[in-house]
Amino acid sequence: MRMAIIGAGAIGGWLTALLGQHLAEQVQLSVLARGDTLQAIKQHGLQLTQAGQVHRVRVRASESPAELGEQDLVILAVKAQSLPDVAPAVAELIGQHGKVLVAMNGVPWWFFHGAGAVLAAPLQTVDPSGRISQLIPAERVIGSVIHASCRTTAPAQIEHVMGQSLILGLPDGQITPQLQQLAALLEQAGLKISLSEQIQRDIWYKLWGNMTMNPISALTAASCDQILDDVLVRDFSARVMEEARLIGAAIDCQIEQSTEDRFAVTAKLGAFKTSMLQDAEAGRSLELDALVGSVREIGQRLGIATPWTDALYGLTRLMASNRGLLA
Ligand SMILES: NC(=O)C1=CN([C@@H]2O[C@H](COP(=O)(O)OP(=O)(O)OC[C@H]3O[C@@H](n4cnc5c(N)ncnc54)[C@H](OP(=O)(O)O)[C@@H]3O)[C@@H](O)[C@H]2O)C=CC1
Ligand SMILES: CC(C)(CO)C(=O)C(=O)O
Repeated sequence: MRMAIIGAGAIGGWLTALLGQHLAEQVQLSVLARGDTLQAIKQHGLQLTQAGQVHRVRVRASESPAELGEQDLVILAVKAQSLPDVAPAVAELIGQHGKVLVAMNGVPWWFFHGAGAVLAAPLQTVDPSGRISQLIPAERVIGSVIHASCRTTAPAQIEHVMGQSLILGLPDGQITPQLQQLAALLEQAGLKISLSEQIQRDIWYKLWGNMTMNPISALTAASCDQILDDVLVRDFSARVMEEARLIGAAIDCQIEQSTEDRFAVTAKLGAFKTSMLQDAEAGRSLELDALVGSVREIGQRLGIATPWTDALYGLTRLMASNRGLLA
């Protein structure tokens, strides 16, 4: 099987290292990377530190999709704001038959595939020109939710922080034999895979947590425990989440949990720095539209007011604009 990973950052680098270590017999693995990361992979391979062990994996890498050739599966692990740039490369790599496993946070471009007229048009905050949907049709997508945390300590050097789980699901909810085979293959690489008949609901549930923690941490430089320990900030987060719960109920992504129970899940992360805070500290652009702007936009389409989410979005966007962190 031919597999290419696009984006050898925290999550893409982690997955590349796992697949390279465990599936060398079954998978012909490549990475589409650029700049310092590409040079580092070519010179030294990719380094993963996981559970106190350091693994170095050699993998074919290029910045040219043509050089890598058509793939059976592409794993897409870039930040959402990079998607307009990489979408043509995805299309080239999947050719006529390949699939794309989308290993990203936030509302994806294919989220409302098959939905009624109000929601079917591409979201401005996710796919402004509609080009991503054209280049990567929903029929070619395998959706996912990543329950893991990783970070890059230097180009092509990845540290696994916690979690090994991925939920996989097709946009139309079918559990096909191909999906089951992929799940079995990824389990051989040490991942814990579950399959979902409604991956959109799993995506919305994850978003329910990181649409507050990520921007609030980027605004305040606070870790998750500090956010939850501050009564006023915790209350603000809950109000944003209640708006997302109402929207979720309107799009068949119901959330049954209380905000307090969700906070208890996040509290287990302890003094955790979200990926958005890590990006803000490193001067990289923020994944704000896919995580927060998209929720507001869906609310607007449905006529659901989102004053608390608007405030969070406005404040974070202004901070990001002043610090040069907007894509
Ligand atoms: N980090 C985490 O723990 C978690 C992240 N996620 C989600 O996973 C997704 C990926 O996040 P993460 O791994 O943290 O992101 P990173 O920023 O660490 O990695 C993204 C990678 O994509 C590369 N990239 C961007 N554009 C291109 C391009 N045109 N060509 C080649 N490479 C490109 C970047 O390269 P360059 O450095 O050159 O820009 C970078 O190496 C996000 O949606 C995130 O929210 C989900 C769960 C946890
Ligand atoms: C760990 C978590 C859930 C924090 O919101 C996350 O997904 C991130 O850091 O992007």
